[in-house]
Amino acid sequence: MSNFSSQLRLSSSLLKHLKHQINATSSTTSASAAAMMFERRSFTTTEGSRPTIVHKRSIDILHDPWFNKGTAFSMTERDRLDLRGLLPPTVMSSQQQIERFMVDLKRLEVQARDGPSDPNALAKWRILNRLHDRNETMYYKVLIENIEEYAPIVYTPTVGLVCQNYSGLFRRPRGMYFSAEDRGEMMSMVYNWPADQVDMIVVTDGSRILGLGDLGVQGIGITIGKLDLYVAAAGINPQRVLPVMIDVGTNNERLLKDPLYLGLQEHRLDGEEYISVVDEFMEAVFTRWPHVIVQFEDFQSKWAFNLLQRYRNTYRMFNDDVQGTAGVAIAGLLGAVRAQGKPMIDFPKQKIVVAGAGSAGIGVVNAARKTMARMLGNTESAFESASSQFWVVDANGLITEERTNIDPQALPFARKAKEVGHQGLREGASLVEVVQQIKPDVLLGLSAVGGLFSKEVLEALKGSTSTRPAIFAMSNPTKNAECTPEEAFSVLGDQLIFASGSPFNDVKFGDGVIGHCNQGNNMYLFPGIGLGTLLSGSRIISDGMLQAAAECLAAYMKDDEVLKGIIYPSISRYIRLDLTESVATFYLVFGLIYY
Ligand SMILES: NC(=O)c1ccc[n+]([C@@H]2O[C@H](COP(=O)([O-])OP(=O)(O)OC[C@H]3O[C@@H](n4cnc5c(N)ncnc54)[C@H](O)[C@@H]3O)[C@@H](O)[C@H]2O)c1
Ligand SMILES: O=C(O)C[C@H](O)C(=O)O
Ligand SMILES: [Mg+2]
Repeated sequence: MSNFSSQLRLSSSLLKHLKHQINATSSTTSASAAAMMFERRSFTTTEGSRPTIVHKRSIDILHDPWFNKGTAFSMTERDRLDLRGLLPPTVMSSQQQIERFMVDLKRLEVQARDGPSDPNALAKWRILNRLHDRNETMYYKVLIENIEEYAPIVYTPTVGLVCQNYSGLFRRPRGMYFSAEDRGEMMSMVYNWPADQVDMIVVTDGSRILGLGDLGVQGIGITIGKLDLYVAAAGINPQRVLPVMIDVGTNNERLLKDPLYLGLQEHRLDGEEYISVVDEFMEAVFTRWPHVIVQFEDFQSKWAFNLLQRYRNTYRMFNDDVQGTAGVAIAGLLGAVRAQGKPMIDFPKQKIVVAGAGSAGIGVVNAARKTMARMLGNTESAFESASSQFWVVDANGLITEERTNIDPQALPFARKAKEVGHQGLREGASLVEVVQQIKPDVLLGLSAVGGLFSKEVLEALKGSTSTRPAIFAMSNPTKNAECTPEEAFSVLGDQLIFASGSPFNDVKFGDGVIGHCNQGNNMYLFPGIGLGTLLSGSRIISDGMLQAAAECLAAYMKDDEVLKGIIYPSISRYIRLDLTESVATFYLVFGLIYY
């Protein structure tokens, strides 16, 4: 009977079938309970309703152009055909699908102009994506062999543009979607994924994609891009990775009104309701794959910290924006100390101004303070003294204890009012004022505000007491960088140490002198953290392990490179696996000791 139930009987010739597919007003009629997978589609009224019996299940249907209806599968069809969770939650009519396709087709040129400096970036992404759909082995070979050219396409910055346009670009689904509508169903839905083993999940709720804000369900693009790097850099089996989108709505007013949007068109769930959805997702995936590692990606700050605290001692999980970014920043900060010709142990003397007090900024300050305190002996006074090396500036200026309604995450870094008074500063002082008064060694941006390090700020940094001041303009994608390397080097000269979150070209000064633009991106750590966790079998991911990974990345750079201002490896070294392997090994050996 079950064989019978999964048989496909074409209603008429293939030609007719395709013709009807186009005109179809799809309706579903449930068949008998025994033949529960029996699917009926009514075609034209003249032909009446004819049954279509599907041989296939689940993802195989979506990959079969004869039967795939994509987002037009109704909820009952999704349930009967094991498709639930394999498509974005909104059910579209075939007419809406065509409209979506046509809008996308017509706006290709406009979209490409919106984005990064490469006008063909989006077209390249489409070609690579089609290859990914057709032949995964070939896709990863092409990516690995040309990583320098295509990492910026499948990952930052182009992936940001892809997410912004995802509803139009959507062709074949990739990964799983769990929505607020799926409450109570996730434990069974998770079995719709075809792989029996999953090693790595990257999950987002789309609430803060790069520096582009709330992109709702379209944020799935970033999880796919991160997992591409897991495969390329850490050699994770592509059949064992799973990108996931948790769709709890969006607060993006444009998407709420966009008829082509693929996600839930309602405001985001909040509070306990939100947490219960994420709890259910975690329980479901860890029930089916108890050894999976879950990387949380691009959750807005309040949930990034909250969920990390909630799950970190129970599940194998980490937050890339909070913890991965912190590790990469620490490695870069230690590199900047060495570039001054000083030993790393001098790090606790660095004065660091951080613009941005979100998940990334606070993650960095937290970890950098711990690193300094450890270098100073890990006592309470070491911790106190480390705290005094940071000045944190957010959208409302310098954060001091006088701030009303201070974010609890930022509270430990609020400066004492009296102390900043002595430094010529006050609550809410502007970034320029802070840089002028403090004369920092390092100016680090995780604000998502493009151009924040204006000419005035850069001029102020000329007063730095360091022989080689450092700028980390870490916000993504390209247009959100706090400044470009050209802007920075033209004001501060060739002794500046510079890193940006998205890739930029080096700056040439003439006479062979180069201002190096390092890419300070968490991509240098997350694949190693995932691989190290997988190989070690560690039950959780501890601070000590992450610290070990950061130290490994810092030590990876040789003295002669660092003195030239090269503080991170090039992307081509990244892919040769030696970096990720050493991060993973170091993490494994020393991480377990710290742990
Ligand atoms: N390079 C990397 O590896 C990396 C990693 C993680 C995040 N990021 C980038 O960091 C940025 C921030 O991410 P997040 O999760 O912390 O975001 P977030 O929205 O949680 O935080 C942004 C912070 O910037 C502050 N801010 C806004 N305007 C400001 C201004 N004019 N001056 C100073 N501060 C200002 C906000 O008050 C907030 O504290 C994003 O662009 C993201 O792409 C980069
Ligand atoms: O995705 C990136 O390029 C880095 C980081 O995770 C970010 O959110 O910007
Ligand atoms: Mg991120």
